[in-house]
Amino acid sequence: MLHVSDACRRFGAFTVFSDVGFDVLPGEACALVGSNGSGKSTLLRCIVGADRLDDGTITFGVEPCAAEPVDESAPTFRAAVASVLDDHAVFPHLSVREHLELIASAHGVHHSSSAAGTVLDAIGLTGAADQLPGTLSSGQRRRLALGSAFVRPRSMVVLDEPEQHLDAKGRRWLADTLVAEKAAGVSVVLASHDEALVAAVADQRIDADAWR
Ligand SMILES: Nc1ncnc2c1ncn2[C@@H]1O[C@H](COP(=O)(O)OP(=O)(O)OP(=O)(O)O)[C@@H](O)[C@H]1O
Repeated sequence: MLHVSDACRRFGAFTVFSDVGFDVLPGEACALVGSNGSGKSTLLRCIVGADRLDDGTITFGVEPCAAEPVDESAPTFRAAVASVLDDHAVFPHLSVREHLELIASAHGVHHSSSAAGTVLDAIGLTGAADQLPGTLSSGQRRRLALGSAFVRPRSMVVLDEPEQHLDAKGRRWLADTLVAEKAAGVSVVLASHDEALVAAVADQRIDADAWR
């Protein structure tokens, strides 16, 4: 369960958000919506521990009664939380298939090769499995980034505008996948400008334009 309480983040004199609070239970999805610059990515970065709040708390625990403050370096947190905040984190000399196998293996998936094959198929990159990241289109890079989150065990996925660069079929796949994640008990937190995706997936919608 994710618990955000009285969250506030400032950059100098500029308050990005304050007094933000919400919970996301296992199997639920929370969508952050709002204008460019309203603070969605900043809050997502705080949720995954890549940034810190100035005030307030963010706790996460697979079991609600065992929630702890977010610590991105803690093995339990890294094992439970899969995030895609951009699609830049790639090794330039590993193929698409090798990326997925490496991530699966690093997270203790026993049959990493077959797990990678299944995800390759799901993200529509089987035909590009042996390509290097630098040769992928923007939509293919986004698919690889998303596949990296879905090839490993997870209790929560945190996604920043996951719809970016996806075609219509890719967006339908994304919505179906996130609905399936919820059915499997995964908590989903996303920022999105895609109304159809939010309508299909979100149990809770938070309007970032109301933060200031
Ligand atoms: N490191 C930083 N220093 C100063 N200001 C920052 C910093 N990071 C973000 N901001 C500002 O905080 C505000 C919120 O940015 P953020 O990226 O969280 O918005 P967003 O809601 O995700 O926008 P978008 O929909 O365009 O992705 C913006 O005004 C941005 O310029």
